[in-house]
Amino acid sequence: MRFSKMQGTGNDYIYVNCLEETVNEPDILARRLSDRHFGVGADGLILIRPSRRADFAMEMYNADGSRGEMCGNGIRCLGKYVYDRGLTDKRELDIQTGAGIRHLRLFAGEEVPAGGEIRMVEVNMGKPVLEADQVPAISEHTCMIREPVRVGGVEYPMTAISMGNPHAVIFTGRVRGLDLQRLGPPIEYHGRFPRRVNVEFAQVEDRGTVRVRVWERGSGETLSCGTGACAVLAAGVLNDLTDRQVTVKLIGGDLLAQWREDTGEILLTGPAVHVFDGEV
Ligand SMILES: N[C@@H](CCC[C@H](N)C(=O)O)C(=O)O
Repeated sequence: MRFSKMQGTGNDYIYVNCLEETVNEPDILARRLSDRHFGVGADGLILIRPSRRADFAMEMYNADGSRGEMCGNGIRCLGKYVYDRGLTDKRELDIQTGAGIRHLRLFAGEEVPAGGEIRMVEVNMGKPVLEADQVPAISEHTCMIREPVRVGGVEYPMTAISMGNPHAVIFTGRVRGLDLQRLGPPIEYHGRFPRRVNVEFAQVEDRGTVRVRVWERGSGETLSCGTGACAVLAAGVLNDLTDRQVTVKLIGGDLLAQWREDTGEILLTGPAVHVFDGEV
């Protein structure tokens, strides 16, 4: 089976073109191939499938084999994959995901010459969902905004947001030095989040810049998370800590997130990089 490894700000996935390849047990394959010691090594597996409703469909699996409804970095790299390999000549694409159809715009920094390679991709991530029962998160209020949640004897103020997948954003003084291996699992599996949760620790540098570390549901600490960057922006605005456009500084690089006032949708822009191709 042929595969490609791609990354967006260090959030790396193994891509299989299911227009040509057949994958029967994607959850088992995701676990095997994502393993950084015994496999290829990645944050998860992304299958590119045909779609009747959009240009292509994205099916994404975390490193533990669980399904992610949406993946902001993964979908941006998928856009680069299908364009660079000539599966489409469109620079604006609709992609079907577990969270609905998402629209991509592909750039090369400057105009893409014929045969040129895509370097940056913008994705319209849709509207953030704030209602706690839809995240889902268990709260006495309609929305969970800066609500204290007790984890291991400590109360963390959490803002719960869905970007198609669930996120808990925690604003904190400093993200450097946080022990995510210890802090991440009990929040991911906390009873207040019935479908588990992705966790973002966010340090506001100014109203347009936030430094973030991410513990991803099903993959552990990752160098970046696109849906997480959007959840941080929405939480920053709701808590009046940021403006509606922020540079999200992650370990693996910077993402630009903008929350449009007119449509209520969030646009996410960042690099998309091909790492290597392989056969397994
Ligand atoms: N890294 C992704 C999110 C991947 C899915 C997530 N771990 C989940 O289970 O919801 C991104 O860039 O958004």
